[in-house]
Amino acid sequence: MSSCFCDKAIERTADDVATNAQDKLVQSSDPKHPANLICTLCKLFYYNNWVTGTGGGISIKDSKSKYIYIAPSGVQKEQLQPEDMFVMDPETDAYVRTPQKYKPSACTPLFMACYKRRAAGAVIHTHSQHAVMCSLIFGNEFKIANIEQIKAIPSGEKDPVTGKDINLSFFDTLAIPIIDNTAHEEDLVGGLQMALHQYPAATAVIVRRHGIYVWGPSVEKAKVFNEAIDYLMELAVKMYQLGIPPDCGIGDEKKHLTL
Ligand SMILES: CSC[C@@H](O)[C@@H](O)C(=O)COP(=O)(O)O
Ligand SMILES: [Zn+2]
Repeated sequence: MSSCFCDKAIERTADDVATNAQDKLVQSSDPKHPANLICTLCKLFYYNNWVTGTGGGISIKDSKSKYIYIAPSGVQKEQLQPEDMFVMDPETDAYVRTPQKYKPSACTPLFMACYKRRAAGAVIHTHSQHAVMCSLIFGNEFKIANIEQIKAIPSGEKDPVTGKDINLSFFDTLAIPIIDNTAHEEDLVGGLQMALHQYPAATAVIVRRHGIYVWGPSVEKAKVFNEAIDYLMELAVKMYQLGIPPDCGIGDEKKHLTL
């Protein structure tokens, strides 16, 4: 009898130790810790209409532990708390932290494809209406040229001396693949992987009638790319409404303007 009680106590202690270790992964006073930053960015994105009605989300790879932080599924993203986060070890694809009351985000396989195939440091998924509008207007590719804001987006080239990413120039064209939506988020993986293969320089993929996935080597860069691309998609829709193709040459806009 007493040994049974002891066994249970030992089991409980082991469980408590494991739970405490898991909880430590999401407890930090550092606002830049992935568990805190996901909450902060989701709030910010909510007020941009990018992650409303539980849609969209963010995942961040911790630069020290290399663990991947992912928000749970079907929750109001602007109300997330650090303790709501799933944590995955990308070496084993196993969760090292699983909050009891939630399921992992349906976007997880897409986030993982970006981490594995693009060495991403963070992946942002939004249900931006500008992305949806571009996917309705354009075919399998969104292109925009000669707009100052494209200079925030990497060209895919690296500086041979510093090894740093070279961004697009004002005179370049930004091209982002558009893939078709599927009934279930996880079924998007095939289309996403195809687009990653066909567009080695791309830092985003638009999903028709759904939204956009944007990634970068760090969360700071992914945030900048997402903001710049969203600005460009919004502008492209306005240009299109005026009859101006977003990828038209400098000076050619007057030929197209329908005002
Ligand atoms: C409004 S439901 C949207 C989901 O199906 C999906 O597209 C999405 O972006 C979020 O999935 P989630 O599993 O809540 O992280
Ligand atoms: Zn979505």
